[in-house]
Amino acid sequence: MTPLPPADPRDIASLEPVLIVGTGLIGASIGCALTSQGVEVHLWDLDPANAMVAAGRGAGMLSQLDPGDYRLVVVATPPGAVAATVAERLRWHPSAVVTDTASVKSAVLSALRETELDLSRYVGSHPMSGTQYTGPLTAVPELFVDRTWVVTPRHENSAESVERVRRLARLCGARTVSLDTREHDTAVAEVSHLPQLMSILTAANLRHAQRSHLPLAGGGIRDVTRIAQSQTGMWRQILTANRPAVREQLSQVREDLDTLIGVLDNPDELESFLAMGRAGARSLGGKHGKEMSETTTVVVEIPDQPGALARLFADIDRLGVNIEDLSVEHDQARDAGFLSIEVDRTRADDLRAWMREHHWGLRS
Ligand SMILES: NC(=O)C1=CN([C@@H]2O[C@H](COP(=O)(O)OP(=O)(O)OC[C@H]3O[C@@H](n4cnc5c(N)ncnc54)[C@H](O)[C@@H]3O)[C@@H](O)[C@H]2O)C=CC1
Ligand SMILES: O=C(O)C(=O)Cc1ccc(O)cc1
Repeated sequence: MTPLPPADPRDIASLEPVLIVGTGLIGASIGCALTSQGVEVHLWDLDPANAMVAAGRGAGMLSQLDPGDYRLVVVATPPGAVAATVAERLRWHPSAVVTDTASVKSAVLSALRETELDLSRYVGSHPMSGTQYTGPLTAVPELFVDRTWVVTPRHENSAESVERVRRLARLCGARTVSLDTREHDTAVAEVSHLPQLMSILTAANLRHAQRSHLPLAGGGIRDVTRIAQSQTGMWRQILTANRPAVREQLSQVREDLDTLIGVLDNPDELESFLAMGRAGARSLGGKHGKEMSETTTVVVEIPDQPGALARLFADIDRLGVNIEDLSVEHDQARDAGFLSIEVDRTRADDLRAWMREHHWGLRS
């Protein structure tokens, strides 16, 4: 993972001490990122064992300050508990800006509006990074580096409150994007909730497969089904909170599925459909926000021999080409693997020539 970038001392001074409420994967990862930047962090969790594990992983201290001392409270509880926890913390910590990390923002805001609390110190946010795991043992300080962190400011927030949350994201290495609450929920239905369900659909469909067919599974299905392993309880809450937007996405996919089934007998139309998939994947861009069109993939065959990968990396290193991303795929039938290396488009031909010169087999 990319290391955390150096912190701006002004960012630290303006938001500490920080209190993190809910020290699971996200809360503890934020805590670890902040403490590694030198920020004073305190931790609280409904389950004291989780707070203890998070503290043990370096996410912050278990001791609690006077409630009025905190300048930033980060609520990272499961989505269903977020609104009540934010409300409670707004009441308890009069000097703090309170933010949350919930994956759906409108439901939290509607519930908070029902409390009739002054919400000027509440600024919603959502780090667009996670894993299929849960709990503080799986926390990673670099989880948010180079990822997008959405902030959902409202007109009643002061510029300083919003900036405090942006500084939090920056200290965790993320880049911030400001979105209206409703637009955020539509966006995450498109880029997070539907993909989660497509992963689950693919994985669930394996129940129809014969057990003896499963060992044929290669890198593709493993990539597609990784997030299907996520906690069902958390996703039940996320999808329920965002059901109008998710329903719309699913209906669109239902139409596409019907079209796809219909064009299977027409190779030209089928290819046009497949091209929409390529275009969609490319529209996401590459690592560090680099447009994918700026990079290209070189696929190198790696013999299944000890040290082959190390030799390959050493050869690439000698050429001085930066690896933007990579993935390995195994060819079960041939005791070989394929390393897909994403490199700057302008260096791809040099790399291909260099690889051939050093007797590596290329697939593309
Ligand atoms: N898991 C992911 O990939 C991502 C999750 N999120 C959001 O971040 C939040 C946290 O998610 P995770 O860290 O994955 O969950 P998690 O299950 O790993 O951690 C949640 C923690 O909150 C604690 N908790 C539960 N109720 C509480 C309460 N009332 N008060 C204080 N602590 C309480 C639990 O004991 C647990 O330690 C969720 O709202 C989720 O929507 C955001 C981005 C990514
Ligand atoms: O594991 C991944 O790749 C994810 O993208 C996880 C994720 C889950 C929920 C969110 O609200 C945001 C990100």
